[in-house]
Amino acid sequence: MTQATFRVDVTKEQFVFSAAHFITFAGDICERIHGHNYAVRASVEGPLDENRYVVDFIALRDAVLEQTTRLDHHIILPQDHAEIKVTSDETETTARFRDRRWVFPNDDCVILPVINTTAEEIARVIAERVREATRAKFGDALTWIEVAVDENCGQWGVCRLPWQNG
Ligand SMILES: Nc1nc2c(c(=O)[nH]1)N=C([C@H](O)[C@H](O)COP(=O)(O)OP(=O)(O)OP(=O)(O)O)CN2
Repeated sequence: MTQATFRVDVTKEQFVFSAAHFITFAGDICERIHGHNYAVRASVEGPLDENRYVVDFIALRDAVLEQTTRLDHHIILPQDHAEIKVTSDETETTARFRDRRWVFPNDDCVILPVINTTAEEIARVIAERVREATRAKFGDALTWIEVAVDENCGQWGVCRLPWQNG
């Protein structure tokens, strides 16, 4: 007999966040700063509970929304890039790449623990944070969480994490 599997997906218009970023690629090419209206989908898989839910849509939705709201209307900067160096003083955050420099008010910045602010890396951070925020509520029976981040109308970076061992 085939074993059924169950998954919950949430993707809401409210998850769209507008943020600026720049990445490096091909070794030493550093993009100009630019923005995206990022879209987000979050999924979790696991057995059905007593409600016949994998998890409550609403709880997952609210946990994702908390993360996307933090990113909305900010510049997203990488904490761990080898060449984009990000430093902050009391008021301003400076990003440097070779002979280029960008200076922002601290409140305008979100510095993420990523090497490059790609859709894949942003998806990973959201997935880790949603997993952490919901673990007590959702329990240990889930198998994985997946977050997908769309940079530009159909260009998705996707990260799937095991629910356990996170
Ligand atoms: N796998 C990935 N590939 C690319 C990523 C990424 O995060 N993951 N990111 C980029 C750049 O950020 C690039 O700026 C993508 O933006 P986009 O607006 O789609 O780039 P275009 O040059 O196509 O812009 P148009 O406005 O559509 O002309 C690249 N790859």
